[in-house]
Amino acid sequence: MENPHILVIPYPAQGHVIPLMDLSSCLLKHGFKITFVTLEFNHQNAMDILALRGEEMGNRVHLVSVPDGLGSSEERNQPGKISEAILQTMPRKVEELIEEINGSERKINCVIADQSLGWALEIAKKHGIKRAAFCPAAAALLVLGFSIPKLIDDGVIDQDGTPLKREMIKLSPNMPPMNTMNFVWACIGNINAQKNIFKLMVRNNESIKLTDWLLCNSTYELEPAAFTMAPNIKPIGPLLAPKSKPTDSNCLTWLNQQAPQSVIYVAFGSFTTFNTTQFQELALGLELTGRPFLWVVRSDIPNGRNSAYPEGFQERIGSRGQMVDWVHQKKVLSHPSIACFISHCGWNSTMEGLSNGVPFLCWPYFADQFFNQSYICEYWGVGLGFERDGRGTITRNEIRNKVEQLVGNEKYKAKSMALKETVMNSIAETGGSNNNLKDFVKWLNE
Ligand SMILES: O=c1ccn([C@@H]2O[C@H](COP(=O)(O)OP(=O)(O)O[C@H]3O[C@H](CO)[C@@H](O)[C@H](O)[C@H]3O)[C@@H](O)[C@H]2O)c(=O)[nH]1
Repeated sequence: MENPHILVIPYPAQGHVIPLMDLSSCLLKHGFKITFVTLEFNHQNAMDILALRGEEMGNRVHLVSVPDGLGSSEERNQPGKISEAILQTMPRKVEELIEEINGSERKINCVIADQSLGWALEIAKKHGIKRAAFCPAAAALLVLGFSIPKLIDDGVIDQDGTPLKREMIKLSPNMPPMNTMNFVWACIGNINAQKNIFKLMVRNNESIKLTDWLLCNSTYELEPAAFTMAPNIKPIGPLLAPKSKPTDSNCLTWLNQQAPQSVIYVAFGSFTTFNTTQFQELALGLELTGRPFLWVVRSDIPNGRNSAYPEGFQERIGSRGQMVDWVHQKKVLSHPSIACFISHCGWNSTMEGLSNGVPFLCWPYFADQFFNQSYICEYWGVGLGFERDGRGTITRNEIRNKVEQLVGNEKYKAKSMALKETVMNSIAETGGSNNNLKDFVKWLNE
């Protein structure tokens, strides 16, 4: 029998594409054929991510893009348009793709879809294809979604997900508390967006029931309470990038020149934007630390790069600080010169920091990032959070002080290294995540 053909459907955003690309890489090793779906607007981005994972993988993953139905890039840039396309155009196009592939010789044996794309699981079921869902966030986030009916019954939220009061609640006695105002759907700052996300989460709770597997890029030991509450979630993380040929880049050359555990790495994932005051305070805070730093300043998202660096900043820091558009983050975090990670606490960044034993300084913005901060600071004890001043700004002094507190206290590094050992053991031959992956592969081959 030919090796099974798997159709992988990520939510079209970097923090979702990357971990599914890394799962695809694991599956390639078992001989599966992979077709990986993107939306036209992020096809190039997916190609770049694939290229970073080395030639061998690049040649073996078949990337296909489906049209998003939007006329121009202007239309694409209007807020909410892409989300609309994901719900309105993508399902039809993906179904056509499945029909087209299934009309050929290499029929699809399994669909692996991002768990937020419940419709993809519904289409797979309709076509009699077996299916698995993948969650690129913490298991606790799924558990929060599963708890929605109870939260409504208990009067914590209303039917639209709006918290009825600001309070700290625990989904289970052994999980860190969650602030109701920071529920993933409730901290978007826009009531319509909140209602839509909430509705989608309720719908996805139903579509998840159509899957045989609900995989999560996490590790049992990181979230025992969440996995105990929902034993159907199977951790297979941390998903690592495949080993590719060492690439030389200016930033790696620069890192090689820095002392061990000296560099502050600063990155805020895909969506974070800054106002001018905050951007400048961050720059001045990094300057004040007196330490080398590598700062990812995105130029491709609105306000990601604010050209207004403080006056004379670049001249004063010289080569001590590197501002770059993009780095291969997994590689950077594994570099021995890294001392700590100033992060927005996206789940991928969290898993990548943990699997490299790097302590965190947490700067969450929205969605699950506040809860991930609670895991990092209160539950695992591998980081510190920043306090905001009366105007909501994280000041340069706060940045300098927290860097010193974190880097100056060996406890954080020691805990990070211990946790690294735990998570890496879970993907070793007899580890829990590896066992789940082996069972999953067996099921794919059935
Ligand atoms: O210069 C960079 C910056 C980022 N990355 C990678 O990009 C990914 C970023 O993922 P993540 O840290 O999860 O951030 P977002 O892309 O912002 O993630 C979105 O999706 C995550 C998973 O659902 C959520 O946890 C976040 O809150 C949400 O913002 C990681 O793999 C990084 O390694 C790079 O490779 N180079």
